[in-house]
Amino acid sequence: MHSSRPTSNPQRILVVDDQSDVRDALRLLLKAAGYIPIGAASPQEAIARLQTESIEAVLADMNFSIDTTSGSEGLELIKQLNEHWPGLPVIAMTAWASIDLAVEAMRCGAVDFIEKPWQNARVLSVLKGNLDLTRSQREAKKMSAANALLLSEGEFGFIARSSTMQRAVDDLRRVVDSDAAILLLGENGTGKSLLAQLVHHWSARRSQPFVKVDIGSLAPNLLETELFGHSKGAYTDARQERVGRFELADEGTLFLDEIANLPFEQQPKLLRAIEDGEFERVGSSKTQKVDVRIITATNANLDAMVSSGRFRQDLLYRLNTFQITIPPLRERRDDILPLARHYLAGACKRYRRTVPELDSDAQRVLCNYAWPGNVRELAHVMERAALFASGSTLSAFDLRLQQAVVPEDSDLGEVTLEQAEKIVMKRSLERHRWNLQRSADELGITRQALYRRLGKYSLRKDDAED
Ligand SMILES: Nc1ncnc2c1ncn2[C@@H]1O[C@H](COP(=O)(O)OP(=O)(O)OP(=O)(O)O)[C@@H](O)[C@H]1O
Repeated sequence: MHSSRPTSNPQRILVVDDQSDVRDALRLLLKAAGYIPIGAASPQEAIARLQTESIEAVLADMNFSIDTTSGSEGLELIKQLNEHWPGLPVIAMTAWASIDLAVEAMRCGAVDFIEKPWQNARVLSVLKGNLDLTRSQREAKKMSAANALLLSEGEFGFIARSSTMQRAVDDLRRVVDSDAAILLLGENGTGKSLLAQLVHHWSARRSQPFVKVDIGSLAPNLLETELFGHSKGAYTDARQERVGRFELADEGTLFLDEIANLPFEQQPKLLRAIEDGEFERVGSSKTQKVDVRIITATNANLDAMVSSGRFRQDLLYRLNTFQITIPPLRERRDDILPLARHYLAGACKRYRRTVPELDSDAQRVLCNYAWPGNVRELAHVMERAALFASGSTLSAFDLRLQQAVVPEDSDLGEVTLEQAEKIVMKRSLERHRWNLQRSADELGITRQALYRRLGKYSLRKDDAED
């Protein structure tokens, strides 16, 4: 049927709407963005299409008869799609101001909603975000089937080989079903957000929404609206009601990242929302009630912030019912190579390259590096290395790691000046493939001075090819 599909496999998107002008407009938009749009004028036609064709996502209107506005036909369609095609992302299209319907659509299993008239950029970003998520979930599932080594490994591409990380995961698994608030501490890039997602996925709330708010990236004046929503007319430019993240997360999990950035004045409102599940939208006196599980994360020292009066103690007590520190990568070196191979394989797949083996030098460099940016940095390094690598092995040089290697069993803080000099020299020599002149130039010393230090530190090139 689809014999001449291009190799890049454009994704097929079903647009379900009874209005042909809506279908046409979305068809043009999707086509221009590289998708294959497929139209269906009714829920029945949508189902018939799904039974005979492979479809990657659905954009579904909520009303199909001219005289109805309840959205019940759309909700019924979403339920059916969820039941018969689980994992297929369905995005609901609702009229402006029908917030309740949007929330209801998400409860019935829609992954997101788009308000009509829509903004093209939003349609495309919601669609892409959900297609990416579905793909990574599908891949994670495949991986976990292939890798029955560890219970948690593979879900969302999550890797935990080290005993430290295994313990952290075991502890988290023990509290997932308690609904207790969880505070994830740890340096940037250690995997706090990924773990928050996993906790939700492991919990009984998994079929309900997982909603993330990055407190650190929001301007303080937008934060309240983002969390709690606003009523129509709350601000001069608030022409429509807006549902907040708390409401969207109802019955699911709300993940508040970078919680230490929550301004002090806004902390009481969050405290009440967490304690009683109650709040008001900005500009409204009507109290909303929700049931959400709260997970928060930060790399800051909240205890110190409480002591210095920047974070409320009562709020901290509400957030840290269960508190866990995710160790930095340099303290769980057994995770480094499995993670490196995982990210290398992923990048090679994307760039359509065969996955190279890490040679022994590359493995040593990876294991000894301090990883200040943790897993995020490792993922970037492997992505870049996938581009530089040629052939069936990946060398230390291909990694292009700029920072000094930390000697084994040594913290950066314990490195002496002499050790540091040796490390910097070694890195420079590796970077320049033992071209002494280039290294000397980079280090700002003469070639003779470099020679002298090679002797002093017993540095030599393992495999001669000068
Ligand atoms: N154990 C792991 N297995 C696989 N991938 C991981 C693991 N931990 C982290 N990652 C990946 O590393 C990147 C950074 O992780 P994440 O965003 O969860 O860190 P974070 O601690 O929330 O960072 P930040 O504090 O900067 O928000 C993500 O792409 C995530 O998928």
